[in-house]
Amino acid sequence: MEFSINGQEDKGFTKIEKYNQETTEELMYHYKKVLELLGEDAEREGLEKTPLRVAKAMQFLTQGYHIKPEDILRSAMFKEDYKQMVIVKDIEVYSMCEHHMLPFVGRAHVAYIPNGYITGLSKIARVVDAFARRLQVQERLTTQIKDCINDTLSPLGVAVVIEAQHMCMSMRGVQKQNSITTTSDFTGAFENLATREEFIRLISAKTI
Ligand SMILES: Nc1nc2c(ncn2[C@@H]2O[C@H](COP(=O)(O)OP(=O)(O)OP(=O)(O)O)[C@@H](O)[C@H]2O)c(=O)[nH]1
Ligand SMILES: [Zn+2]
Repeated sequence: MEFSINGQEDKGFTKIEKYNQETTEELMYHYKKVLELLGEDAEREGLEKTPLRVAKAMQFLTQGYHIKPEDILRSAMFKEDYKQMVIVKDIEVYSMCEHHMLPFVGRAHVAYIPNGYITGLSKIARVVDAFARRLQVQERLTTQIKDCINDTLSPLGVAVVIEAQHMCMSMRGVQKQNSITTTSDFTGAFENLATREEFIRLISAKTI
């Protein structure tokens, strides 16, 4: 049996729509143990529902495993002759580092040059989410987004830049509060320096 989040539809969760009850119950069992191991009274009022909340939150944050990002792009592919750069910049990224299961948060900038087909702009952001909502490293996230767009749309080129702050580097460990990690991956026409520079200039420019 499955149940929905507080009986509400959550748009970001449409691909699996409901939490799996068996998984949720198992996660709850383990998170209750985690609370106890951390020295907490898992029965006290404030924590009583915490295992359930965390079980749902973790399934939400890893829902990307149940989504096929290629299908997102294919669901809105339109024949179009436009052969210039399309850039969707400043896409919020909320992901979790696979080493510490702590968040890394930042922005993705994605560009492609169509070759017969364009895709819905929102689908680019959805692809970013589908890969971000997994346990990740920033480098793999960057490359997966690029590969997905490249393999699905067969464009003339794809470029992805991600800038992010890793909580595992600020809240703990080396405790650097202001360091930003930038990763990038390019293919096709973006291997040309002038094209790549145009992309970098456009994502750096203040717009609107
Ligand atoms: N390359 C890469 N490293 C990451 C990412 N997220 C976290 N890390 C790093 O993963 C590394 C794991 O290193 P370990 O030495 O095994 O773990 P640790 O002892 O917790 O390391 P510290 O964070 O230095 O305390 C750390 O250097 C993290 O900064 C990421 O997206 N990409
Ligand atoms: Zn980490």
